[in-house]
Amino acid sequence: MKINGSLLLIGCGKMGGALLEGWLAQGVAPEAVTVIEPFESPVLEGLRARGVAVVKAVTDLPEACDPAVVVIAIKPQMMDATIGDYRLFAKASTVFLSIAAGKTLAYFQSALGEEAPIVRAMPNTPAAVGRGMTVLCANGAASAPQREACSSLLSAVGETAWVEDESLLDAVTAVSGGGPAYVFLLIECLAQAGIEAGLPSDLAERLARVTVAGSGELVHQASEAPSQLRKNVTSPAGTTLEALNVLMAEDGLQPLMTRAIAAATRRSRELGQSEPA
Ligand SMILES: NC(=O)C1=CN([C@@H]2O[C@H](COP(=O)(O)OP(=O)(O)OC[C@H]3O[C@@H](n4cnc5c(N)ncnc54)[C@H](O)[C@@H]3O)[C@@H](O)[C@H]2O)C=CC1
Ligand SMILES: O=C(O)[C@@H]1CCC=N1
Repeated sequence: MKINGSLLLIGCGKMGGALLEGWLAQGVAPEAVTVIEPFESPVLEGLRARGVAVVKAVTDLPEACDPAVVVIAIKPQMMDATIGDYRLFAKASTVFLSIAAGKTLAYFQSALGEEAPIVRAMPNTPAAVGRGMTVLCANGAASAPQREACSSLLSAVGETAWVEDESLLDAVTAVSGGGPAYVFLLIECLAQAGIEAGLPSDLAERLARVTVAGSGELVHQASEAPSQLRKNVTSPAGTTLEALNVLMAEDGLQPLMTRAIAAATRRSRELGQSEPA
């Protein structure tokens, strides 16, 4: 993919790095990307070797730096102290694309100015392999081409959806933003349960990993609903039914997941509460 103009990525950690990997894999020119990341790492070395410009701080940027898209990928807890540094890019021709949990469009407008074009997005780490899910919403200052530019960036690394109602992003953050972590925990729990059922640990871990990856691919490719795919595994009076009777009991997985998602949604709202310095 091509981007019109250049891209500045602020924060090249797990999520910013995953997006950048995805973009480079999709053909974004490394020369079009500048990264601000204070902490040195082999990942940054690799990026430099591929032609990406990497600096430690906003003050190290060349004066000519005039990005079309500024991707904000630092922790929400760092935002208050840092976001004001980027006011220098606030103008109609530059869109800010924030992936920070909880931080609202109004928050960025108060830090960057009412006229700053801002898109708030919630991606997830499978973007690194082109299988992400991102939900986006924009403020009124973001032009149609700027929304389209943000859409293209995130569509290049997975599926996208837009919402008008920004408040939905807290639940989105809980479900798809953090979702990969719950799936990885499922792998860990399945493997541990296998070990407790007598399997050698390396075999149990492989079974759990391949089973979840295969099931993910199946649900991705199949036209049936997940509930039908589940039924396809569940033979009458068979073994799976015994496990599902436990997992689908009144105190089974659903109430647990509902509580987990409610807790994450609440935390996303809390993270939105602070104000820029
Ligand atoms: N990790 C995930 O799965 C997801 C994370 N997010 C959001 O992405 C953002 C980043 O999260 P992670 O990548 O997980 O955190 P991280 O801690 O891995 O990455 C943040 C990066 O920002 C760098 N940084 C700190 N201060 C900086 C500054 N002043 N200027 C530039 N860079 C600075 C840190 O060195 C670090 O590499 C957060 O706002 C989070 O809510 C959103 C969706 C999913
Ligand atoms: O845990 C977090 O706060 C971030 C947002 C979604 C995934 N990781």
